[in-house]
Amino acid sequence: MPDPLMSSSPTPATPGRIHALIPCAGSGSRAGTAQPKQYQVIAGQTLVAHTLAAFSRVPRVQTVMVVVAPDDRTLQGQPGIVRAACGGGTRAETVRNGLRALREGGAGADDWVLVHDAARCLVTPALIERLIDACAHDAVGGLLALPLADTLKRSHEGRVAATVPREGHWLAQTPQMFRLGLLLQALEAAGSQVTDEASAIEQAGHSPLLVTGAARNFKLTWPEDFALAESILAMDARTAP
Ligand SMILES: Nc1ccn([C@@H]2O[C@H](COP(=O)(O)OP(=O)(O)OP(=O)(O)O)[C@@H](O)[C@H]2O)c(=O)n1
Ligand SMILES: C[C@](O)(CO)[C@H](O)COP(=O)(O)O
Repeated sequence: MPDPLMSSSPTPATPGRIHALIPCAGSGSRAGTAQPKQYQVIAGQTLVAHTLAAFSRVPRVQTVMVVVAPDDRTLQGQPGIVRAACGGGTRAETVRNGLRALREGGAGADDWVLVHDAARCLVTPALIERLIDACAHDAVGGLLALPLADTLKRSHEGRVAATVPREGHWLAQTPQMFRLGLLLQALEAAGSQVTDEASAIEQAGHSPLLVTGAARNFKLTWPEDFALAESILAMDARTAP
């Protein structure tokens, strides 16, 4: 009987394989778009299509799984993409359900998983490779992140309460790369409110590796982000070999 969570199975797993898991079940409320933001079209393709294309261009990634909401009818029959319609009410739930689907599809507890927001559609194969190269021999795994470039303020009721030393502060990006078994266990223990995979791994007592990401790998969140992303993609197209 086919697995109801999945439209097709990922490649059979051997220890150390690498899978990508793309949470794509959010509503994009801050973006103010008529449909969930991951389905907005920029530079001729939806955000999620740009994201999936980047992962599909990394040969070391064996499985690319996209996790959509249960009532979502999109992204069916995409060559090379495993679709799981088991998105949850929070990003953490979506990722947890997707990890379970990967496991049920044959991925091993020791396999690596790269979790990446569908909405970070400017990720590049080179950035994905950078994270894999840094983490593949690490005991814990890690994430792309950016050291703060600006002065950091803490606020109280709309006014500055303090200037916080920025040294040692990073902005978490995705992908975030951990062993499937460890990550699933950590997310199950952490509950549905953690905002990234690294937080769950930290709560489990580990210290993820910080790997320098890139400004272009921002998460499209606000209405003005779409035009910025589109202009970066247009520049890519002009400078492509
Ligand atoms: N229940 C959820 C919530 C978020 N996501 C995904 O997680 C990524 C990052 O989340 P975010 O940018 O916060 O997206 P939304 O939750 O959709 O946006 P908002 O908070 O503005 O509603 C997105 O690719 C989004 O589709 C998900 O798969 N399932
Ligand atoms: C995972 C994440 O992209 C790391 O910066 C981010 O936390 C997801 O966004 P959300 O607004 O917290 O869902």
